[in-house]
Amino acid sequence: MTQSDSLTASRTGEVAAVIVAAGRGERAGQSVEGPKQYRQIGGKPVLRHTLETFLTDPRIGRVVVAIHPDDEALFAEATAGLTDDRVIAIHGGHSRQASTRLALLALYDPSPQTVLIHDGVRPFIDRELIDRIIAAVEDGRGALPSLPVADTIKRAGPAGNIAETVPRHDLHAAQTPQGFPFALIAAAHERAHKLGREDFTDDASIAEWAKIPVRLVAGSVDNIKLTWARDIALADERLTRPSVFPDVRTGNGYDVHTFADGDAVVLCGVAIPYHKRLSGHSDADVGLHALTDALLATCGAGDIGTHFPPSDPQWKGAASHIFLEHAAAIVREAGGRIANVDVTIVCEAPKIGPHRESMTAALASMLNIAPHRISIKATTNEKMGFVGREEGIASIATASVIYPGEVPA
Ligand SMILES: Nc1ccn([C@@H]2O[C@H](COP(=O)(O)OP(=O)(O)OP(=O)(O)O)[C@@H](O)[C@H]2O)c(=O)n1
Ligand SMILES: C[C@](O)(CO)[C@H](O)COP(=O)(O)O
Repeated sequence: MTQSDSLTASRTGEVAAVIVAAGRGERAGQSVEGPKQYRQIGGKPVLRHTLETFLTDPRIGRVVVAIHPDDEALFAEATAGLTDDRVIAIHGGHSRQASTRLALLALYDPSPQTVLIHDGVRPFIDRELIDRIIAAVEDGRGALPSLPVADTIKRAGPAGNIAETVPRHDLHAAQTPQGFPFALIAAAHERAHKLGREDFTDDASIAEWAKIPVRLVAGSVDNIKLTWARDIALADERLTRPSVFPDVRTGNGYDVHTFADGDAVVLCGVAIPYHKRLSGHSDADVGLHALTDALLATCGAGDIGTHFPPSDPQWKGAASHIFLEHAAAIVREAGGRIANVDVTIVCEAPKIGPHRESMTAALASMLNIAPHRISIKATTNEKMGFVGREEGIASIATASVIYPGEVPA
């Protein structure tokens, strides 16, 4: 199949993304961490931040990342643990334009309907901007995120003097992701390449040259391109300093297990002597199960069954601290710090009060947080319902987690 044939064989409706990350970052200068797209900001490589935001969008079917051939190890390290088969890495070229063209070629056969082309070094891209661009791309028209120029603009003249002041009322600073009907921008890139035009600094310029109309869409002030060393230092500071508006998220969880014959119930990691046990696939610790769900909910990471399916024999009889510690690791991986957790046990018996302290200590150790951030409460169900009839124990839990660097709009 030729390229032009394959352009017609499109995956209707599919949105794909190209992330260009094959540059050398000369202006930002050298670092032991590698070129700027691999520098750590907020504890993660710049490119990982960028990639993760695109991968949160389920409409995006493929993400082609153009990397430099020398950066394979850096890319593997930056994407370690990111098991998303939508990501395709290819080798970029000697310019941004060349890297973009090579990435577009990787999207042929079948080609997507829409493509978003983004700089790997714009890590503060957000889902709202991606939404605006996807919504603005039409059959025959591209979309460019931009901001009106705020400074007065001067053109430099001879001898270091100003030649003139440029009217700024219709000037806009271009950002990425720039969105296009795939077939149009891919063909324009190919034509520019064949004609030896390698001087375009963004894809909207190629579109203009190819007479593809491009609509201006509101960009985002946060969506800066990390160009200079100072930009990287500021980006890191922005992600690591405590936010004036912390992104505090709350999750809740609920669980219930029935009684069976036994000699102890395990609640919040503590075995409480009793003439029954709780029955379940694992050790049936309702307190830890509810809290696991609450923590996972703070970062949209599914629920306990997503990570530990009851159908999986390896979790039979498992100690539930494994589940809670796994959820806490997911929260930490997402940059979260647990502010507090609150677990309520609903049962007629056994008495929880005498064990509250050891339960608190157990949770503090599993979550690696101070005991004063943990609350464990108990209530009866006033003899009503299944709990009142002493058929089992229920638990509800709430968790609050502070995530950095993201303030809800
Ligand atoms: N041959 C190139 C050059 C640039 N880019 C990418 O294009 C984006 C924007 O380019 P820029 O900020 O200019 O990056 P660099 O070219 O790396 O920077 P410099 O010009 O300072 O060397 C970056 O994500 C960069 O990795 C690319 O994929 N391939
Ligand atoms: C594409 C771009 O980010 C739009 O602002 C920009 O042109 C790329 O930066 P470069 O330094 O010109 O490569």
